Amino acid sequence: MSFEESQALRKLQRLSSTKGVQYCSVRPYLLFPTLMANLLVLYNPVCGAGNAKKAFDERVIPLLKQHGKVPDSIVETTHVGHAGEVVIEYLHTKPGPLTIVLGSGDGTLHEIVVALYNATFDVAIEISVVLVPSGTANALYWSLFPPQETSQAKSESPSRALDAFLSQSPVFPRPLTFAVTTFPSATGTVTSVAVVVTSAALHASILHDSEALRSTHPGIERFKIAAQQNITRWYDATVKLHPSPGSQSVEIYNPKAKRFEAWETEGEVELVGPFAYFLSTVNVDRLESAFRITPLHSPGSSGTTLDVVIIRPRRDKTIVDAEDVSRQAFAQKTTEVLMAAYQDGAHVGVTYGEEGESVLEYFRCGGWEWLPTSGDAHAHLVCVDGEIIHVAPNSTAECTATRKISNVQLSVVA
Ligand SMILES: Nc1ncnc2c1ncn2[C@@H]1O[C@H](COP(=O)(O)OP(=O)(O)OP(=O)(O)O)[C@@H](O)[C@H]1O
Repeated sequence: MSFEESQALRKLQRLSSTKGVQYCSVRPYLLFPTLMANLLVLYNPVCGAGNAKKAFDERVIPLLKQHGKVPDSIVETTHVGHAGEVVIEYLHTKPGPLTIVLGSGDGTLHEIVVALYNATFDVAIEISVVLVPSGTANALYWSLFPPQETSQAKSESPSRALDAFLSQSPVFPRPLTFAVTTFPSATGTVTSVAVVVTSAALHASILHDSEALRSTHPGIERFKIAAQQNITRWYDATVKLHPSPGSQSVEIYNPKAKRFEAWETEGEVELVGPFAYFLSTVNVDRLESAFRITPLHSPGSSGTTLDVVIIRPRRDKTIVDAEDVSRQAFAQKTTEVLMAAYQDGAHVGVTYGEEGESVLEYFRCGGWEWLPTSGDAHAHLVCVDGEIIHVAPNSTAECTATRKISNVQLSVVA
């Protein structure tokens, strides 16, 4: 154990005697995985506005060195999928706890997660990620470190996760929940894994269309342009929600009582379409720094649950048919709800009329199935952390929350 590690261990022992903090002296790497682990620095030079290389060369790597953290390896990704390849190769060459200082957006982390899912490890793997937000949306980073109110509070540092990692205090990485989605088809089953968002309907269409706008609109405005292109669309599908493990019922949020309540019947809940919006998250309450789409998620929660938000136009009593005029009219409602998500998650309280029902249906569950109606091509798009996957004809997408994949526990420094 290095001097720095033994100092930190002594500090925790002092804490445990004065404040009742639990610690275990047998496997100190569980307490200090980020101190004692191998260190890999990995960044994507093309994500976001393309600034990661400069930030890493000029700030992140010098800061690590100043704090005595010498990376075993520094890798700049050179192609799609490279980040996952690097991490798997690294783990096979150097088994043991690993800390990754990752300069990217959510998409590069997603590639690492999918690579871990597809890998085989004989021993348990523990990985801690120090996020340096460099992408367009950085949903996971902003959920862990919400924007600070005052300009004084804003740090000069490239990452508050990096600050925590470099500080002298013990670091307690937060384990991530995985949303594993399977796509069965006649030719085999495709599986993908999210640590942020899995969606269909409007959000999947936005992600699908916004990719074509990346070169002309590198910032988040490309999502708004793609939203305008799809806002009047309805998606024909049926959804089944499943309770989380150990729970009898799916839960739905009651905005008047301000609490989640058990659905009226136990077991599976079936919801008929059409849908304007269908989106589920794990680990996050927002998809951009200010877009708090699942604001009831609490970052420290330890359950294996998904927060699912849904908008169904036919719940609006003023919508009597599916004609263009009705779709245009309902698009205003969808826009109102989504814009309210930028007001600190105020969309949860938007109702049909003053005393009407909530426009948003906000569920908490262990998993869901999305069954698109054949003939509706757009309803067959599913987004898994930005990756777009097509549901096969007459098939489904089935998503389940879980804490472990392939013998891997993945945590983020927060
Ligand atoms: N050298 C490279 N050249 C081209 N593409 C790359 C390279 N390295 C990584 N990529 C790809 O860049 C894509 C975008 O990265 P990422 O999703 O992390 O950033 P983003 O889309 O800007 O941010 P966010 O996901 O937070 O919106 C990834 O899907 C990854 O496959």
